[in-house]
Formats: sequence, structure tokens, C-alpha cells
Amino acid sequence: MLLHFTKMHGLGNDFMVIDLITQRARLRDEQVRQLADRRFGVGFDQLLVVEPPRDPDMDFRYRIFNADGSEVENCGNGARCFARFVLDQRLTHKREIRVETAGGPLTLKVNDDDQVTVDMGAPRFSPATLPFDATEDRPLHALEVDGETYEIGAVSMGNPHAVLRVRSVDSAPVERLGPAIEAHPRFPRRVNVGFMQVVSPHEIHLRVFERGSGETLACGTGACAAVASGIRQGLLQSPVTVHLRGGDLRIEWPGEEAPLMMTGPAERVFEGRIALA
Ligand SMILES: N[C@@H](CCC[C@H](N)C(=O)O)C(=O)O
Repeated sequence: MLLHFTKMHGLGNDFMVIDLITQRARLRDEQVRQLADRRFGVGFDQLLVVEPPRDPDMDFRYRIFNADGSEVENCGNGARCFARFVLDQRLTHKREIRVETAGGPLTLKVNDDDQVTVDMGAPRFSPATLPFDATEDRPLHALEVDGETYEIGAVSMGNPHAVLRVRSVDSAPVERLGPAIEAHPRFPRRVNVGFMQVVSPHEIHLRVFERGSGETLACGTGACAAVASGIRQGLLQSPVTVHLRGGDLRIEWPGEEAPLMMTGPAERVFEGRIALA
């Protein structure tokens, strides 16, 4: 059976997007991993699946799978691509779209300049929400990795994030510390790891080693988590421009229970058909 797909990206964080409203398919973990392979498959950081909503108040259900086949709760860059996809494919004519995700409902707005603004909900800092094995909810937690202690912010954006402040993203030990923190036993469901360089209260550089996908050129939920953690620590003030390797995101957060708003681009690259093995 041939499955129609669209290849998209948000700041170089790339996606295979499949419409399972007009097509039928059931993907096994190993098929996701094969499709994600950049040599033997289509190649992507995440697979995004568009389905009909289960809740009648929502417009769509949107499921997210990492390149390693694991299903996850949330994806910020994916949410923007999702919004462009359902409009471009004429699955909706709405420019403000409500979607169900495994991490909770999201509201997406396609702006007149075609940038997409996503209401990402409020960040959660309580260790149990990630989950993270810690007794207290604090702005920074000491985490021991390979005999050294690092101070990390722990933030849930529906999905779990550890944020580590570094002097420079260029010299940050992303390849060494990323996988070690991702699989740290204090994060029983693993974690996305952000390396944040503060430039000014309104500007940071960020690299993210993503759970289940490795380092990506950009991570939307990672950008939100870094800004929330930076504001909570008194290092940043809303709005914040986040410079990622693939480009910039604008993040706004008034604080407390208010939602984080993320604005950035979403691009279609090509379309194709593939036979499922
Ligand atoms: N690229 C994403 C996040 C995708 C999911 C993440 N790897 C996880 O496992 O939670 C983004 O833009 O937010």
C-alpha cells in the first residue's frame, strides 16, 4: 500500500507528516524507525500523524513519534507545521485550530504573514510532572553526571525538559552530556536536554539534545522550557528571542499560570508516496 506523506520543517527540525483522515494505516515502532532513517528511509526527527479528534470540541488529534519510534506528548515545531499542513491540504479553512495531543489540548494560529503562533499552555515545574526524581520544586536542582554536579532547571511543557546554563553553546558538551542526562535514572521517562547561553534578558542561544531523536537544529518545546526556566531564575524577561541552529523563535510568557506563546515559521519541503514494509 502506498502512503502519501509531506516532508516539512520548522527551523530545520524536520518532520514526515501523514494524514490519517483521508488515508488508513497503522504504523508499528520498527516501521517508524525505518521511515526515520536518513539513508534507508524518508529521514526525519519526528513523525506527525493527523487524525480525527476524539473530543468533539477539538478540530483534530495530532500524534507525535520520535525517530526512535517512541510516542511523545508534545512538539512545538511540529505543532506549527501541523497547522500549515491542515490548511495547505484543505483539511480545514480555519486559521485558529484546536488540537488534541497526548500532552493536552493546544491552540494554533496561522498569522497573516504565515508564521504560526502556538499557545503552548503554562510550564509545569513540579518534579512529578516530568517525571523527575526530586523531593522539592526548586528553580535549580543539583544533578550528578559521571562524577560531576550540574545545576539544571526541570520543566514540563507536556514533555520533559532539563535546562542547563552554559557559557557558550558553541563549546557546550552537547554530544557528551546530552545522552547522559537524557538517560539519567532520575528521569524515568528520559528527558530532552537544553543547553542555554544567556545573551541578555531578552535573548538566548539554545541547543537541544532531544529525547529519542538526538540533537536537532531546533526544538520548540525546548525553547519554551529554557525561557520559562530562565524567567523563573530571574535571568530573562518576556519576550525572549531564542536563537537556535536552524533560526529564531519568539517566546512570550507573562509568568505564573499564563500560557507560553511561541511564534515561528513552518515550511513544506516536498511530498511523496512510500510503500510501508
Ligand atoms: N522537536 C520537538 C520536540 C519533540 C519531542 C521530544 N523529542 C520528546 O521526546 O519529548 C519540539 O519542537 O518541541
